[in-house]
Order: sequence, then structure tokens, then C-alpha cells
Amino acid sequence: MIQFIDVQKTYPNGTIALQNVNLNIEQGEFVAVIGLSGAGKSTLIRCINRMHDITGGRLIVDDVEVTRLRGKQIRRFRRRIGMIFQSFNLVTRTTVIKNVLVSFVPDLPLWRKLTGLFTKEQKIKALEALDKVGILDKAYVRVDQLSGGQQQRVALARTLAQNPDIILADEPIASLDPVTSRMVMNDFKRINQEMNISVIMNIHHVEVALEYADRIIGIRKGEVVFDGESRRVTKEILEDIYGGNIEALASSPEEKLAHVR
Ligand SMILES: Nc1ncnc2c1ncn2[C@@H]1O[C@H](COP(=O)(O)OP(=O)(O)OP(=O)(O)O)[C@@H](O)[C@H]1O
Repeated sequence: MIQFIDVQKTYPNGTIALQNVNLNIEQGEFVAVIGLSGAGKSTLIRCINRMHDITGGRLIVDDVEVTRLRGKQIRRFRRRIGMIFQSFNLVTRTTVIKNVLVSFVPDLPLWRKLTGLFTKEQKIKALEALDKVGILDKAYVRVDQLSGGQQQRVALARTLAQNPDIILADEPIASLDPVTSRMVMNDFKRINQEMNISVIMNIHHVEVALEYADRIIGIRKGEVVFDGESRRVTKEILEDIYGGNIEALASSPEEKLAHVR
């Protein structure tokens, strides 16, 4: 379980990114964090694996007080938490399988990871992870020959090979077209349901968030202004989260917000 207790985050320049955040996220939940640009979505997600340090309150992940972790403890802790970025963060000039194998040697320098020798067992695990996201046939293809959606699946496979309890996804579909976005979201959903991995996703596409996530956390100016099941989200709630400006959410709000009552 992930617990935010009165969490505050103020950046060194004085920007208050999070305030009074209280949340409990159970193992296996699929949570989407939504809100305007600058609301604090990324900060909230990145505090969970200590990419950012909170400046007030407490953050507890499965009984571990995250702020108390030091050095190696942080690295060990992060191995249980996969992270997916908008930009995929892959080494594009090498093969898919090498990118996945990287997850087995998190503490080595990059050049060792890429030249490193891996055991048969690790290779099998890497191939299994690629199979889970449907790109086993691309294992020996160079990453720069893949589409954006396929690259995001490689990133997902790399995270899966790490055997995480939690996957944090920071705008994972922001650079993908709508069809590919759905394929990647289907992967997230399947992984969440079949492997009971918690997914906490920061996402701009409200209609996708409502369709795929079980729970929505709405953030405005660093505060949680909505926290509840996706099916309970109404236009009024969206107006509250987005400061009354839901037309700005989409070029065609009627279509995009079709799931909202
Ligand atoms: N490293 C930083 N130093 C100072 N201020 C920051 C830093 N990172 C983010 N901020 C500020 O903190 C606030 C929250 O930013 P954050 O990136 O969490 O928002 P967001 O909701 O994820 O936005 P977006 O959707 O545009 O990515 C913003 O005002 C932002 O300018």
C-alpha cells in the first residue's frame, strides 16, 4: 500500500507543488492522476520512488518510510517500482532484448549493462517479458527500427522483467497516436489485472483515464480535489479539477468525454 500522509512538496525555488495530500493506494489498483498542466501530477508520482523528496508529511510504501531511505536502500527500493516515461528512455541503437536485460543489472554503469554477459535464465525472463507485451518477435531488432508504440512496449517489458509491485507511468501515451495509445493502455490494464501490479499513471487524456483506470485522483494547484472511482466522475467534477475549463481538454469534448455522465 502507498500512503501519503499530509504530504507537502515545495521546490527549492519556492514553488509549492503539493500540499495537504492524503491518499491510500492499495496493492493492485489502477489509478490515473489528472489535472491541468502544472497542477502537480508529475511531482506526486515522482515522490513515490524518491525521484523527488517530499518536504513535509510522510510517504509510506508497504511499511517503508520513503524519506528515511539512504543510498543503497533507495536503489533496492526502486527495483520494486517500475517507471515508464513519455520519452521511453531506451537505448535506441541497440536491440530490444538488450534494453530489457538492462533491468537485471541496475547498479552497473551503462557501458557494462550494454556489453554485459547475461545468464540463460535472465534471457528467458527477458523474452517472457517481451511476450507479455506482444513483441517477442522483435527481440533482436534494433529499437530505432520500432514504432513509438512498440518502443513504449519495450519500456514496459523492461519494467516487467524487474518484477515490480508498482508501475509509475508519467504521461506514457503523450507521444503516441490514439490507436497506438489504446494498445499500450491495454497492455497496462492486462498487466495490472493479471499480475496484480499497481499502476499509478499521470495522464492528460481524460477520456482514456476514465476508460482504463479504476480510480481517478484529480489535482488542482497541488491539492487533491477529487479522489474516487472513475465511474463517479461527472462533468461538474471535471470542471472542478480543470478550473471550469473542460472545453480545453479536447478538440471535440462531446466525443472525448463520451464516458462522462
Ligand atoms: N524542478 C522543479 N523546480 C521548481 N519547480 C518545479 C520543478 N518541477 C516542477 N516544478 C513546478 O511545480 C509545479 C508542479 O509541476 P508538475 O510537473 O508536477 O506538474 P504536472 O501537473 O505534472 O504538469 P504537466 O502536466 O505540465 O507535466 C509547477 O508549478 C512546476 O512549474
